Amino acid sequence: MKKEVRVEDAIGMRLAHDLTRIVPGVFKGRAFTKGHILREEDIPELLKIGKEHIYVLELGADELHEDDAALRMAAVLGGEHMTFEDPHEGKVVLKSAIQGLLKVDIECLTRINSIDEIAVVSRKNNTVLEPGDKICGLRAIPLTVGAEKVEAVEKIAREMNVFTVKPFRALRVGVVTTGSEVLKGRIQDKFGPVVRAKLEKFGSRVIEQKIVGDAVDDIRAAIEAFHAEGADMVLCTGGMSVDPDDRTPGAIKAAATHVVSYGMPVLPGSMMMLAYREGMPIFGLPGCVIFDEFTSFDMLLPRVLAGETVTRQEIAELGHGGLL
Ligand SMILES: Nc1nc2c(c(=O)[nH]1)N[C@H]1C(S)=C(S)[C@@H](COP(=O)(O)OP(=O)(O)OC[C@H]3O[C@@H](n4cnc5c(N)ncnc54)[C@H](O)[C@@H]3O)O[C@H]1N2
Ligand code: MOO
Repeated sequence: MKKEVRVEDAIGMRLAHDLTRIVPGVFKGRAFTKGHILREEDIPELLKIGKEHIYVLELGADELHEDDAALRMAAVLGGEHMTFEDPHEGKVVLKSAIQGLLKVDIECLTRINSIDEIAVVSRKNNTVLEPGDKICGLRAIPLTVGAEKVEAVEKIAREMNVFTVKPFRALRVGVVTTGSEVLKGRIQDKFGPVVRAKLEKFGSRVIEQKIVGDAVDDIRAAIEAFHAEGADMVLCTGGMSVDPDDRTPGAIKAAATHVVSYGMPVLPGSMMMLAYREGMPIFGLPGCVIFDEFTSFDMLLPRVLAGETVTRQEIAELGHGGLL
């Protein structure tokens, strides 16, 4: 039960919830903390943030305070590699404790958010998280919420992990660089440094870069040699489009046991290829990877490093939002 009391009459009473001050461009946060015992000198401050009344709460047996609702939801939605702190203004934020890939069970999340007065607000599925990055903010909408709503959240979250943070594996990666202009020394290779930096960011490394020409057999042999040497992944660079010298897709196909896709609905990076040779991922990286900061490669690399096998269906789904 909630009862309104004029602030002038509330001296000595405990605040039932955090009170927020917002000064546009300057501050948004907690001005008074739940549990604070109001003093005479608080009254002008309360009036300044627009509070002429405060609530005095008497919770029924089937009611939860917003802070307790948020904490209970965080306890079930949080999991391995995640942290959360005390509620602020009724909200709890789940954070990642590690660098990893965020997986969101979107269907479960939508089921939770279909429960009236509950809001669980997350980053997108497949987001790369650094330690301390937010996963979601969650809260009950009103100051008090029926316990059965939080129980419904708990039931869903116990059945299925709504959020998972997958750590990245440290892979040993072979690079096959194609193109007569690089082999013959007409230009300096730019792919090596770019892919090295992208891999090192996730804790993986290039074991060797083989520079081959445009001949299918040479590209194929280089991929197969890396596989035989026990590389965890091979990246082929250049020669992915439509010129007569662009032979990389054919060579990858010849070396692969399974081609997921040549071409994907992402720009830039539409000419990218993903295939597997007995479980070892092989990427064909188009020229844009050395030019654009973020391409289809940056969408798929974290997933492969997190140990996921990417399907043709998932690649087709990249078209929505794939214009980067
Ligand atoms: N008519 C069409 N043109 C293009 C298409 C297409 O479908 N039809 N696709 C475009 C897209 S999308 C991209 S991306 C590029 C893909 O290019 P490639 O992967 O085939 O790259 P190359 O032709 O081998 O080289 C392009 C460019 O990049 C330089 N390069 C290549 N490798 C290296 C390296 N290791 N270091 C430095 N520079 C490198 C190369 O010399 C060329 O200048 O094609 C579009 N065009
Ligand atoms: O493979 Mo291209 O990348 O779409 O710019």
